[in-house]
Amino acid sequence: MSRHRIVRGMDYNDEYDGYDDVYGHSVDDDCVSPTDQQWLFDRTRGQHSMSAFIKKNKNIQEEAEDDEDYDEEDEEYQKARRDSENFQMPELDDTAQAKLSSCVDEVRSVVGDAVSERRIVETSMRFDYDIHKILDEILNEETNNKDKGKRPPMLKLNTTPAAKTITAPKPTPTKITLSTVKEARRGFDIASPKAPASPNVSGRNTPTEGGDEAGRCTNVIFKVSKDQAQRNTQQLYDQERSSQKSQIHMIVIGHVDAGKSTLMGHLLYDTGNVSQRLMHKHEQESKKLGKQSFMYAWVLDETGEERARGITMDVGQSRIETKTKIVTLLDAPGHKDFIPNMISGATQADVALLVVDATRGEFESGFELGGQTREHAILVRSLGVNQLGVVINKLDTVGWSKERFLEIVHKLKSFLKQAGFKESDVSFTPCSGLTGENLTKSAQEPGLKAWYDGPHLLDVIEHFKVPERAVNRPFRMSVTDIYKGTGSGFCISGRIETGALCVNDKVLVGASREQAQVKSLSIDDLTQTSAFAGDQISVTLGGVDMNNITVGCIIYDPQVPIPITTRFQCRIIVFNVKVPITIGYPVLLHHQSLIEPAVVCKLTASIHKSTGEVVKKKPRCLGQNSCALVELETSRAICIERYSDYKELGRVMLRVAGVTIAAGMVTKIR
Ligand SMILES: Nc1nc2c(ncn2[C@@H]2O[C@H](COP(=O)(O)OP(=O)(O)OP(=O)(O)O)[C@@H](O)[C@H]2O)c(=O)[nH]1
Repeated sequence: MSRHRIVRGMDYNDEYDGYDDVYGHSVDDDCVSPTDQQWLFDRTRGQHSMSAFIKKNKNIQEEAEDDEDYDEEDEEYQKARRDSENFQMPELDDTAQAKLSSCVDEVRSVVGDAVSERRIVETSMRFDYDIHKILDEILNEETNNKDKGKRPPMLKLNTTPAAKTITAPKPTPTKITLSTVKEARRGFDIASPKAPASPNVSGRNTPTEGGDEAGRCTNVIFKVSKDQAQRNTQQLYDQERSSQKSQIHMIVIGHVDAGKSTLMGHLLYDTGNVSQRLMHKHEQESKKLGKQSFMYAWVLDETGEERARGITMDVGQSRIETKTKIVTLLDAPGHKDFIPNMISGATQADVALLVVDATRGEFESGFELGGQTREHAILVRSLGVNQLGVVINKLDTVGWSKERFLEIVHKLKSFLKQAGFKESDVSFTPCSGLTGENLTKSAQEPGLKAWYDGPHLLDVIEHFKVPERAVNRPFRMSVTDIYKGTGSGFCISGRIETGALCVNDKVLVGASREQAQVKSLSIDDLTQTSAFAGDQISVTLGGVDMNNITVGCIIYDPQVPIPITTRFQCRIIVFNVKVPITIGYPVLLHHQSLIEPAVVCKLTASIHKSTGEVVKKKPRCLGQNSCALVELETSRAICIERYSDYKELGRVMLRVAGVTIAAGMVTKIR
């Protein structure tokens, strides 16, 4: 309740500092039953102060203070409390006594218990019971205290004994303790693998209890087969994959119309992955619609809407083989409306191709005028991609100009360095996706050949380093698609982030921790018996209701379940914010393929971008380009890992109104 508040000079940022555990709750409302008179503060019963009241009711349990942030405030509060307890009312005649009581009541109705009885009485007498002067004096003093950096004691209102009279011996059914509120708000502790109450949980396979300090299930019995429990995944991986080409996922990003789909379509055609017959069909059909220039883009833009609008809307997927690699191509949409799809694709990528349009004016609008070139590059870097091939495309439109190529390289080089890419991990390749110049063969065009003898695009892809796969870690996979398969069960698809999965394995599903069984699995439509970290797979699941799985849901190893929480701390870097981030700031949290509403519920500290040192504790707001530790709270429980434990599952993006405002790494799970 806000009844007892100093309204003048109140700073709402301070007001909510450290208030996060009960954020959004009125503790007064929740904690005391209005019928339970014994527990109500009543001055007519000689309880001069709330502390006096508390003293008389020793059996009231106070909640243990668990937030170190309160120490300083606690001391101030205790001082005020002692002041009230030790205070003896002065001897006054009846008229003065009546005036004084009236003043005390009046002041209390404004400032509540934040100011000691002694101060109110002394001020009342000093100003001859003039209520306006008394209030002026007390309120000004409060404001001055605050200005001097002292937190006014009233800010403790939410944790004063009044608010803590919450575990009274005669609880009414409606009574909720502060600690209960905290429990409810906190969701699931990392140490507790207990399943949250989800409306979707059928309960059939839901485990019940257990968990060690690291949030790992210890005493929960999830029955898995002996084969699954004792499997040596690294050995299995070496056996099955050592003779095969390594796999890599490459996302193609860039501003809308930079030529990404055309480039990939042409590359697929030139590498023999698209038949001449199919290409001829695309050519004829696109010609009929007057969109012949999109014929290569149609290889990946398969839907009618994408073709009619001439833009990519969802991530198109295909694959090519180089001498040493199998490369999964993820063609991302460039339009800003489809950035969520692009993020979902980028979470699956190992490396990226950034395509820019060399046409005069086009590069500038994609790069300098709020286009997606910058945003895409920052996003993929924030999502863990560190190798980048920059394709300077449509060079045919500028007569294969070396100067234009170098101008763009120069501009991008410094930006990409700032975005966190190492110079040695970035390459620049001149191309034309439409004419096919420098895609799979060295430069043929005289205008280009005259000054360029570097690698063609396929060479660049061939030389990407294959990231190490976390094969011998517990199994984790984020669901990117769900569909009804043939036969019993249903199918999910996604990329295995860590570990391995075999047919007949038991897995747990999302925050409900329901158990399911792998009926079959396939990679690129080929049935397999096992799959490993880095593989993009389709799985038929049995033993679980299809309605209990959603896109973004994590499927994981029952022996080492993933932490489930509604609240966690992140280290974020803020990009573009029109309104500074404050406590209560609503965001859309992107975690792998999951998009979930969340709220910034605590600004723990501003930190130095490169050293990570704390610059300011509890900042009031976060502006553009700042770096900070913040706490986020989601409305529903989600599966998440700390970045230090599983970097694949410890990254998040924050978006507001279609704009990416921050990227973060999970540092603590509450
Ligand atoms: N002149 C020229 N035009 C090109 C080249 N590459 C693509 N285009 C044209 O640019 C237009 C857009 O090409 P897309 O491949 O659809 O571009 P995109 O980047 O995939 O577009 P979104 O996915 O919607 O962002 C089409 O008209 C293409 O024909 C090129 O190298 N030279």
